[in-house]
Amino acid sequence: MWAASNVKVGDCLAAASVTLRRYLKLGAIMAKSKFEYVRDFEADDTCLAHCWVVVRLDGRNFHRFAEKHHFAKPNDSRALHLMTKCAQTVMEELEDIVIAYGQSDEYSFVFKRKSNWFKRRASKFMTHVVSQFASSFVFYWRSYFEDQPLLYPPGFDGRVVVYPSNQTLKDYLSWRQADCHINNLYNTVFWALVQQSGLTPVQAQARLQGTLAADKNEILFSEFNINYNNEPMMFRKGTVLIWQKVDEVTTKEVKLPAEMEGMKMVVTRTRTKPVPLHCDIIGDAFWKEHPEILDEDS
Ligand SMILES: Nc1nc2c(ncn2[C@@H]2O[C@H](COP(=O)(O)OP(=O)(O)OP(=O)(O)O)[C@@H](O)[C@H]2O)c(=O)[nH]1
Ligand SMILES: [Mg+2]
Ligand SMILES: [Mg+2]
Repeated sequence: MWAASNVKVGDCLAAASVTLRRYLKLGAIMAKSKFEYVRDFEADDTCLAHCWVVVRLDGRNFHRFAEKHHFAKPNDSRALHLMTKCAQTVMEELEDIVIAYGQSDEYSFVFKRKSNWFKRRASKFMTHVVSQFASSFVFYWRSYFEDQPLLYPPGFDGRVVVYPSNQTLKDYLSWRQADCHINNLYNTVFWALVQQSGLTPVQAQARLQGTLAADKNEILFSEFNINYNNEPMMFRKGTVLIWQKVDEVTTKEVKLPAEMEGMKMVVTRTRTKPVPLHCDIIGDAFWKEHPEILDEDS
């Protein structure tokens, strides 16, 4: 009697263990198919630890895009404000961006040194920034170009560069702002010569060949009565976006005692938002005024 029931228990245990093994094997197959090895072909694009990660995007063939959409020359405020709106959206939607800088058809976004967003994968940083920016450009187009329909879908390229120190990051941003200054000074004189003096683009180009910054300033001043230093800061310096506390004032209907029913109250909320500045970032003053940007723990 005892022997018989022992056999039965033993049989049951053996059967259960076979079933369990079968399930485990099936689970393993489901989790790891024979095709799984193709993952090994994916390149590791982790950005080096503790470095600043910069994503720069740039409009594709915007020379043509600006012509087709009748951008003002040399600077179109609508286009520059739209670019900044898109960059603010990128900063608000994505994580860990501490500062952004934009000019012309480009914007650079700097991720925190210690960001671990998507395990620091360069492709994730770049594709999220560029796709969010491009969809925002189309989404907000009409708010900035009321009378100018968007004629075709614009595109943007992107690249990722890592900078190992605060100095190299500051030099990177200085390089982009110096580029803004050089191009804007050239374009301001070039278009004054074409639009106001009636030179052809080829003649204007020949006139400016070999001129230094001082010569260009002199042409602007003596021939067009333009003091370059009085040109709008947004054109000369580009746009810096940093996080700042902003008071948002809204009127709200709030629940009040019966005798005050229906009254509205002004509510002030403090929010941290990406705020545009048009200032020099090459000198030390900006960095001394905003030490939190380069803060080790940022
Ligand atoms: N009129 C006008 N044109 C602008 C403005 N901002 C950008 N652009 C145009 O956009 C161009 C941007 O230069 P690039 O990015 O070097 O050149 P691109 O034509 O976009 O070509 P790729 O970037 O190489 O695809 C400028 O050369 C201008 O032709 C603007 O405010 N007004
Ligand atoms: Mg471009
Ligand atoms: Mg460009």
